[in-house]
Amino acid sequence: MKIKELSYSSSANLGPGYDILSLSHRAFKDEVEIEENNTGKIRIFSDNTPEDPMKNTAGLSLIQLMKDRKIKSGIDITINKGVPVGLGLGSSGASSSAAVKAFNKMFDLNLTNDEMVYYSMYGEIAACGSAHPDNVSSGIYGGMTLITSTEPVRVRKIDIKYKPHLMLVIPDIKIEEKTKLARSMVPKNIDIKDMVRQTSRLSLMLLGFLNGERQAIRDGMNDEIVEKSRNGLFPFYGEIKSMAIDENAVSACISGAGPTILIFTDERTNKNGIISGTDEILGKYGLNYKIVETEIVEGY
Ligand SMILES: Nc1ncnc2c1ncn2[C@@H]1O[C@H](COP(=O)(O)OP(=O)(O)O)[C@@H](O)[C@H]1O
Ligand SMILES: N[C@@H](CCOP(=O)(O)O)C(=O)O
Repeated sequence: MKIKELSYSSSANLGPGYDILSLSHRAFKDEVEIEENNTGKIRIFSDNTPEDPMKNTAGLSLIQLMKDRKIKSGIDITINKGVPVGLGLGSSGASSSAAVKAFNKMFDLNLTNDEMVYYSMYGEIAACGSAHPDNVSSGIYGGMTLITSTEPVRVRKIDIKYKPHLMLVIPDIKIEEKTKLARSMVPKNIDIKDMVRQTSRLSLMLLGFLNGERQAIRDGMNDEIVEKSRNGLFPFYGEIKSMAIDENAVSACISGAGPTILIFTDERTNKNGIISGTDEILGKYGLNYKIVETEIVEGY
C-alpha cells in the first residue's frame, strides 16, 4: 500500500513571533509518498535532499516515531520536492510533516495534531540541529499557528479575520546550513526593555489579525531582536521593507530564517510599485530573484 500526503510552504516568525508563529501558504508544496519495503530499513528517494534517513527531516521524524511505537517495518519514503530548499520557506518542515501525516494514516496510529507536530519537529534536527516547531505546525494544521508550549507540544490555530494577500520576494542566495547559521546569530539574552517592546508588538500584531485591524498588523509586525541579529544574511531587507511600506503594503517580515521576504498586501497596496522597487533594490545588490504571489492555506 502506498500513502501520499502533502504539506505546503510556510513562513515562520512573522516578525516578532520567533519560533512561535507560522503561516501556511499555497506557493509551493512537498508531496511525500511512503510504502512498506521488505529490507527492514528506511530508504529515501529524493532528487535534492539527503538520502541518509538520519540526515533527511522526513527520515529522522519517522525513525523517532517508529522507535516510540515499536514499529519495525522497512519504509520507502519518496519525496517529490516542490518547496525550494534553504530559502526560508519551511522546506525541511514540509517534508517531515507530510511524511508523518502519511505514516500516521498508513499505520492507523490516530496521532493527535500536536503529536504529529512533535514528530515532525523532531525531523528539523536533521536540517538545522534544533527541533523548532513553527514550520511543521503549518504542515499539520495549516493557516496561522501559534506554539503555546514545546514540552509538551501544544499548538493553537489563530482564527484570523484579516486575510491579506501574500507576496514572496525570493532572492537567489544559497547559504550552506542557512537556518543553523541564522539560529546561531540570535542573541542568547536580551534586555528587559527589548522583551517588553517585543511582546507588546507581538500582541498588537495578533490583535490586528484577530480583529481585522490593518494598522495594528502594520505597527506590530516589527522585530528588532531576531531579524536585526540576522541582518548580515539579508542586508537588502530593510530597504525592501521600507519601500513596500511606502507602496502601502500592509507590512513585511523575513520569512523564517530568510532570505525570502514575505510582504502582506491588500487592495490598497501598489503591487506594481513593489515589483519595480524590488527590482531596483536587488539589482543594486547584484541579486537575481523571483516574486511569487500567493495566499494563505487554511487547512489540510
Ligand atoms: N526533506 C528535506 N527537505 C529540505 N531540506 C532538507 C530535508 N532533509 C534535510 N534537509 C536539509 O535541511 C537544510 C535546509 O533546511 P533549512 O536550512 O531549515 O532551510 P529551509 O527550511 O528554509 O529550506 C539543507 O541542508 C537540507 O539538505
Ligand atoms: N523559527 C525558525 C524558522 C526557520 O524557518 P526556515 O524556513 O528558514 O527553515 C528560525 O527563525 O530559525
